[in-house]
Amino acid sequence: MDTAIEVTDLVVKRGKRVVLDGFSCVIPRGSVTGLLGPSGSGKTTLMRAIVGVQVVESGGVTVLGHPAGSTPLRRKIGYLTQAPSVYADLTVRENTRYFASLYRLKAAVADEAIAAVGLTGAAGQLVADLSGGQRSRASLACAIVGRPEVLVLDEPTVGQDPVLRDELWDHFRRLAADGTTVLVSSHVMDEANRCDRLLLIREGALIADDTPAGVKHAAGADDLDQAFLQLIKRQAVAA
Ligand SMILES: Nc1ncnc2c1ncn2[C@@H]1O[C@H](COP(=O)(O)OP(=O)(O)OP(=O)(O)O)[C@@H](O)[C@H]1O
Repeated sequence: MDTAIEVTDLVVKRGKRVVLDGFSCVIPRGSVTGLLGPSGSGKTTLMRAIVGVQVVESGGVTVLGHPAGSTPLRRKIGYLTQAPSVYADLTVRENTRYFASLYRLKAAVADEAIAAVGLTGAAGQLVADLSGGQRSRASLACAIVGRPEVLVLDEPTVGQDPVLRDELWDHFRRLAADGTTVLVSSHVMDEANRCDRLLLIREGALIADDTPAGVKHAAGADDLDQAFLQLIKRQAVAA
């Protein structure tokens, strides 16, 4: 397996709380990996550590063979945060073209990113005038426009309708087929089924790292909802 991201014995404290406690995982290149777990389990914190914006106590994260947050990775990672990070006083097109220009990419590349997130019809609208779901997609267009090798997406489909969610997942799958490593957090189990691998976190510990079929098999369950409940209960009893 060609590794894109390697997390080793990672310990992260936020405030006084240990959020990740000796967390390790390996994420293969050119795959879609789903990050799942209850609210507050540490998904965003792990993503922040991978992107290199999280202060860590100990342990290490390497991305494409470089330490997380190091200079060679700046142009190679795209990160979508839960809070949209676009300029409200610019249009969707202006925002996306601005991010494209940082990568010295042409306007046509920005237009492709806008189309990929289904916002062509709203490209001329100010971000301030968009719905919440549209704003989140505008942010996604800016995260993908630089064609990063690693794409870290924190709940990219929240607030989207089922048709758009399906189209966004088709796009993630196409990116992975072209070699992009995609790490996506989600609470939606039908989305988890579309991942190559799943990482299930509970209270900062990894309780499953497998394919969707492997997770179901390990839990003895037919669907992922049940499988996750089983695995979480098992881990709670063992803890
Ligand atoms: N800035 C902060 N200061 C202190 N504690 C924080 C901070 N941000 C998050 N935490 C705590 O860290 C823990 C993990 O938070 P994190 O955002 O990583 O969870 P999550 O799994 O992404 O949750 P969700 O699914 O709700 O987004 C939570 O207990 C949260 O309260």
